[in-house]
Amino acid sequence: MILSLENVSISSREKKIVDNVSLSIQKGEWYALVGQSGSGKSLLSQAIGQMLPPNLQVEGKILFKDEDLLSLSPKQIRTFRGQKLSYIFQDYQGSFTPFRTIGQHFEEYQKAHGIRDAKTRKIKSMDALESVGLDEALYKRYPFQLSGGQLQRVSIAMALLLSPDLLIADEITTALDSVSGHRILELLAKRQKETGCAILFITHDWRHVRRYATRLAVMKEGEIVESGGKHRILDHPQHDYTKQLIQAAPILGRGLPSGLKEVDTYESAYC
Ligand SMILES: Nc1ncnc2c1ncn2[C@@H]1O[C@H](COP(=O)(O)OP(=O)(O)OP(=O)(O)O)[C@@H](O)[C@H]1O
Repeated sequence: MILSLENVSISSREKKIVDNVSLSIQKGEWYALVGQSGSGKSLLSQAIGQMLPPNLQVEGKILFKDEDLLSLSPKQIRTFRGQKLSYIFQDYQGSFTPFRTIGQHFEEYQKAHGIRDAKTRKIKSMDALESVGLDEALYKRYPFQLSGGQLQRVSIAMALLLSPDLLIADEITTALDSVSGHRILELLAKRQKETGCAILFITHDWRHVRRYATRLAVMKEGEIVESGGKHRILDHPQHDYTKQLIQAAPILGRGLPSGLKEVDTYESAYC
């Protein structure tokens, strides 16, 4: 087990937003979190890395292997993020500082994680760019000189740079056109195969669940209403809300409309 959430609740002063959520993610699996807008998916994922907005409180246990992440100091969790768990967000523009080159982003990220040798940092950066199919010429470019798809590739490269065990991907294709989005997910699946990291994948898109996920949880109004293996849930949903969501996904069917087949990431993650 990589990550285990036990009775996690998130509250503002006014109300409970996430209510008593428990789930666990195994080594190397692709775990999808789906549910309507505002159901608490992003906040739950932010709570894992202590990234919640300051007006929100979290209760419960978030165990990474045996370590309770909620008990780590701000310094400890900063080290943890990047090395053991990392994030990729929908808003790739906001993940980059506009006046710093891609290379400077790689440099700072590695310096912040204690990689002192400049030559090592440069080699790691170049390898990382190559691993996501980007030319090393991009190292000297500024974020605005890259397309959205290229920036998300850089985000993936950076997120996997220090070989984390868990990657949290929060609607990472939402801001991309469908072709770029598809390429990004194929790349992520390939990198997952190569690195063996687990992925917590937040999405609205059931096609992506069918193609990539091994297991999933369905959230509604801050609670998990159903969770389990992908095939069980897609083919035999138990909860009315899950049934509604699946029925509302117009082109889900039993396969992908484009003829794409699902990817067995769970098995491949152990290769
Ligand atoms: N800082 C905050 N203070 C109070 N409420 C908040 C705060 N941030 C988010 N919320 C509320 O918490 C609820 C859950 O938000 P969250 O972003 O986790 O939903 P989500 O399921 O990820 O939605 P989406 O799919 O649209 O991204 C929403 O009603 C949101 O308005």
